[in-house]
Amino acid sequence: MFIESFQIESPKVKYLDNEIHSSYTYETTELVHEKRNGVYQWVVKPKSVEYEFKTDTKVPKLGVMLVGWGGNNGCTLTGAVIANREGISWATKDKVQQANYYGSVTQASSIRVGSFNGEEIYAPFKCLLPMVNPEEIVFGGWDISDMNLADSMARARVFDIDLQKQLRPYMESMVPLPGIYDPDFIAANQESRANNNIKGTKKEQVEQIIKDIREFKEANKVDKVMVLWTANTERYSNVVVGLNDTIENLFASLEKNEPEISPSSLYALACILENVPFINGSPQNTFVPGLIDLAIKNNSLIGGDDFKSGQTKMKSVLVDFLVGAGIKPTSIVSYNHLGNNDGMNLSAPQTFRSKEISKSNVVDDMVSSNGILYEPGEHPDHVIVIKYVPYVGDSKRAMDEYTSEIFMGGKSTIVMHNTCEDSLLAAPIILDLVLLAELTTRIQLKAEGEGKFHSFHPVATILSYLTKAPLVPPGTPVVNALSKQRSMLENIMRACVGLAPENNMIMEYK
Ligand SMILES: NC(=O)c1ccc[n+]([C@@H]2O[C@H](COP(=O)([O-])OP(=O)(O)OC[C@H]3O[C@@H](n4cnc5c(N)ncnc54)[C@H](O)[C@@H]3O)[C@@H](O)[C@H]2O)c1
Ligand SMILES: O=P([O-])([O-])O[C@@H]1[C@@H](O)[C@H](O)[C@@H](O)[C@H](O)[C@@H]1O
Repeated sequence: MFIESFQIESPKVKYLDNEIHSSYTYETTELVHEKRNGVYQWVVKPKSVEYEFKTDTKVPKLGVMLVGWGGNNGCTLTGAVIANREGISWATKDKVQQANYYGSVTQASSIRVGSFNGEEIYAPFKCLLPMVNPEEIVFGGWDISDMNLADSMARARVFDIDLQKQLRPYMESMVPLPGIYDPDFIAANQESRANNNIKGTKKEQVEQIIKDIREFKEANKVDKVMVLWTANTERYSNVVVGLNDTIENLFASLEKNEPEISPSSLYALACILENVPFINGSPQNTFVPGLIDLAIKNNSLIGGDDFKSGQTKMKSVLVDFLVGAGIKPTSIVSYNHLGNNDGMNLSAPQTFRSKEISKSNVVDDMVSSNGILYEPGEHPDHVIVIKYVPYVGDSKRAMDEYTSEIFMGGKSTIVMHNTCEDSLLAAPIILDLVLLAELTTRIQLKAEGEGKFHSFHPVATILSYLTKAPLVPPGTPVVNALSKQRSMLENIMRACVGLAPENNMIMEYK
């Protein structure tokens, strides 16, 4: 059964005027590897850690500035929020369609709250903690193309025509601010659209981005600004000792206008200096070591990389299922073709390589979790193919083949075909990224023995459910299995209201 809302009554949670205060016992384990009776053994010791969480329930008026605002994802998300806000419906060849947020975990998914008279009870995910209402977000941003968002929407060919007609009056006055364009980092085929660029040195460009953020915040009277990169995939930046490996070297390189500092790193630098959260929706290594260190030093939220939207999301479910079932994937081939500008940019080897990396590494944690199936260092053959076919536009055609070894020398081959507008997958994920990133900036936590409350680590691992290549603090594990990522997200939010993790044991009926 589904309920629209619920109250939590527990000694573990207090709802104060502007704060939710919870206490939570984190049950984990401590492992030691030590000699017992002359033989080294792994010893697992259950451990409890008492936590306190404080969530500021004052939801801010939020401004979201998208880098690449005029792109397919940027205009699709903006249009979708307007359509939901205005209650727009439109005629399709099948029916009259209402606006919705399908594909957004915060807006369209549910959580289990318990059982009642033998029935499982679910409620909206967003009931757990107060979050920004998407329809109150003020959108803005930058693009190296000066095309307004209504024309961008038409160019994207994502929305039905009747919807586009209704949205045009709201979007034609939305024009992106000039962006930082550097042809060395994206495909040469993007040059023709780059007519809206910030001039000057890299340092002056950073200063302009900071100025843009301040003026946007002031002009729109928003309380907070989040910045998210949904611009073109860049080639990887070379990480070089003396160039970008430390904070000092990064700033020295900026002063010297070093060409190897990418536009995405410049936007991120501006945000970190302004203490504005920055999320990278593309696969390039925006967060070079010096930038990560600066974000940590300034306690400024950064997150990424590369929205996990389609093929990779499915891969992080299927491989988790297979390996978890004791089945050994031995070959994974992920092919897709698409005809949007993203696909055109990815037709260049250097930008494709960034995507190939983020799409390939997603199975690493699942493979390394099972030493029965895989020898140390053994992994499935894994091939990524992306082709640019203009005719299909944003409608990505993905074909995946998974070959696995099964019982007694058997082989299983699973083939999947998936067609849909890539931007309709990514846009709700962008929404979740900015809403969850904003929420986490309102949460403070304190573990037993810690003197005072503090924020989460500025490298926002909590966002990993939404990204192909989760950015994690140096020295911490990368988890890609989708079910684990979603459980982590939900359970942390449950802890903030004093609810135990969902363990699916349902002992009431055992
Ligand atoms: N399903 C998905 O659509 C999906 C999934 C994962 C990742 N991504 C990534 O999201 C990004 C955007 O995808 P899209 O389909 O909207 O692409 P798009 O090409 O339609 O939009 C990118 C926009 O960024 C602009 N741009 C490029 N460089 C810029 C810069 N330095 N500053 C400001 N603007 C800049 C371009 O002019 C363009 O309007 C791509 O990097 C893509 O790889 C998309
Ligand atoms: O998210 P996902 O479907 O695995 O990967 C997608 C790729 O298949 C597609 O070619 C690319 O254009 C998108 O940006 C996205 O990265």
